[in-house]
Amino acid sequence: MLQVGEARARILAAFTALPAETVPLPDALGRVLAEPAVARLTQPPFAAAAMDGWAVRSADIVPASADAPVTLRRIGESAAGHAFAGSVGAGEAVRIFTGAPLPAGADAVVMQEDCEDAGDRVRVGRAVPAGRFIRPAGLDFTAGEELLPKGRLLTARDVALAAAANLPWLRVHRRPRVAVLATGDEIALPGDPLGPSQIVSSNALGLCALVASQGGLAHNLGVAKDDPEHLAAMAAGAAGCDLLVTTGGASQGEHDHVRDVLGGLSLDFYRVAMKPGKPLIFGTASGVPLLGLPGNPVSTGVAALLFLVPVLRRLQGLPAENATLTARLGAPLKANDDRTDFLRATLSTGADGEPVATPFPRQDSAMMSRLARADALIVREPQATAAAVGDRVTVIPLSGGVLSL
Ligand SMILES: Nc1nc2c(c(=O)[nH]1)N[C@H]1C(S)=C(S)[C@@H](COP(=O)(O)OP(=O)(O)OC[C@H]3O[C@@H](n4cnc5c(N)ncnc54)[C@H](O)[C@@H]3O)O[C@H]1N2
Ligand code: MOO
Repeated sequence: MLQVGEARARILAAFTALPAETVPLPDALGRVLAEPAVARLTQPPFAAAAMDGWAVRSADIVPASADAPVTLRRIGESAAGHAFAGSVGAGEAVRIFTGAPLPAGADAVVMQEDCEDAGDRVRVGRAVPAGRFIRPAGLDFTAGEELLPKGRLLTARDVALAAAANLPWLRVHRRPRVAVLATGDEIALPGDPLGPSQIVSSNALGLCALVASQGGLAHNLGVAKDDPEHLAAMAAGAAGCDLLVTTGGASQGEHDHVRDVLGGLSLDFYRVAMKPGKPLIFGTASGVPLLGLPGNPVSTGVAALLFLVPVLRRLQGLPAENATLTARLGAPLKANDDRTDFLRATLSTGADGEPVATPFPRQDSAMMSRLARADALIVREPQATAAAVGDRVTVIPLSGGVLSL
């Protein structure tokens, strides 16, 4: 059986980042830059006031204080969007508002709280150095500057920055298209009238949600019967997708057909030394990479987190690795067997401030309620010896609702 790391390496080797496409800025949230975002203007484009007040020549007001204000002559006004066209000479001041261009000749702004407006004069009650309350041109960025690097997962702040840089569109990696196919005679769609031995296909909807949460586009192909021809016909719906993910039918039973039937399947492997999730298929079916996940709901969820999420990340030009952290054990664990174990656990904060991971006492791979309640997976290496409360363990956090199976 393949070890988890080897399986992941073999899967990831089959994928590279998808080509770039151009998207309008409002659609760029959550997408990954395929090319750096380069400013198309300088920001601020001109020296601008950072306060409402008076634009002055700092040399004119050196002796100014609250008790002995210096009087200057008002020669005009500069408001945001309405610059003052003239120049400030000795003994002159211009009324100015936040964001407005600093008039020529002025080198500082005095806050209006320190000044007294006297009609065509202003009494300045504070001395300020040159540059006070002025944002110089290009303080934020300059035209041609790289603002966001290739590979950046775009946040709302990034969208705002790109807009400020006058970039109405961005070049991002195309979203991965993932076909999801459930299998099994017992599987019905949510909302279907259920027969006596039927199960609702929770896995497929969870996988579609997971794909969406990771920036992909999911195509739910429905449910294939435990019949090779039917399965192959349904799987043909994955043509043109970047990946076909199946759930169920991955094991050794007489009704488990995913491995045998997908037309032109080239099989890379079908078992991985992990629990849950041992029956795991990877190969190519009719030219489309196929990831065959086990049917047990927790197994499908855990395997999706470990193998599908990294693929989706790589296809979008992101680092593929799952994030991990170290926590202290909140309950003892027995020695592990020869498969890597991924135990569903809650996370809390210990008295010393360190995270504490407490595994659920029962770890059945059909218990979706525990997976939904879990905050993390504790990773136990093959042959790990028994562990006591307080021992340090590696965990994969399930943050951000990433795994909502
Ligand atoms: N003799 C062996 N038996 C099994 C082995 C093995 O190595 N030797 N592996 C076990 C393990 S581990 C797992 S996990 C399961 C997975 O098997 P399959 O991938 O073939 O899954 P199915 O048999 O089709 O279904 C298992 C279980 O999951 C339910 N299921 C299936 N699809 C869905 C769905 N879309 N939504 C919700 N639930 C689903 C299904 O009803 C079954 O209860 O095999 C063990 N057996
Ligand atoms: O993936 Mo199977 O449960 O290891 O339960």
